[in-house]
Amino acid sequence: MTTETPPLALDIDGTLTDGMGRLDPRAFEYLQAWDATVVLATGKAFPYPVSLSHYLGLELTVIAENGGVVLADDTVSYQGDRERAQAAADAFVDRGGDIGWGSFDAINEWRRTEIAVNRSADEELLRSVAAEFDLEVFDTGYAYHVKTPGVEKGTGLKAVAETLGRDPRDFVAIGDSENDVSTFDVAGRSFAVANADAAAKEAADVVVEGSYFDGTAAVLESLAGE
Ligand SMILES: O=C(O)COP(=O)(O)O
Ligand SMILES: [Mg+2]
Repeated sequence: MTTETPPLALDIDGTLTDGMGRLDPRAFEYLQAWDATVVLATGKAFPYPVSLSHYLGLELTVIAENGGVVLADDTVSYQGDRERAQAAADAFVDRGGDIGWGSFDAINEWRRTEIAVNRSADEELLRSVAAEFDLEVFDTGYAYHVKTPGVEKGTGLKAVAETLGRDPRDFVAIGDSENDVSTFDVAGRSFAVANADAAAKEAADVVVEGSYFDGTAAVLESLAGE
């Protein structure tokens, strides 16, 4: 039986990349050929998934900043309190913490709804300062994200699905870390790659054997063959 190709909600870091954090070039082949919506759902600031979608030749359907920014059908929305996250980051620095991205901070330069901190930072101090500001910290394996509770990739996926007139359960989600748990909860089917953290593995319907894009490619092949 041939079923309709499902729409995808794909994490970027750890899922479309290799173990060195580089985009796996096979992502171009697989995603350019995908015959349904591809949503890039990432913790990265908005310009990263927008430019990746652009160069993949995809419609711009993007969830950035862990759900803080959602773009679908030419409509963009923002949720999350960047000013509060900035105040927490400033307090963290005042108490001796280091954001850790160097003098030009490309990670936060275009970030509108949260702040990301290098994982070399003092995690305990960061978590305690964030809690004082009623913010939470996500550890994606690539950065600590100081963010507004309740703003998540999963809420972003619900918003995207609504804009596109689809059921969020139509989507297949693939990811690797705690910031993908909410996507896994909202999507109809969810896959964690083998390099995923414990939270993502626990939340996923299936943990695949392959790591990084090897795992993602195996899922995409199995979906295409349904
Ligand atoms: O920006 C990060 O920390 C991780 O990004 P990701 O959600 O695409 O894995
Ligand atoms: Mg990831």
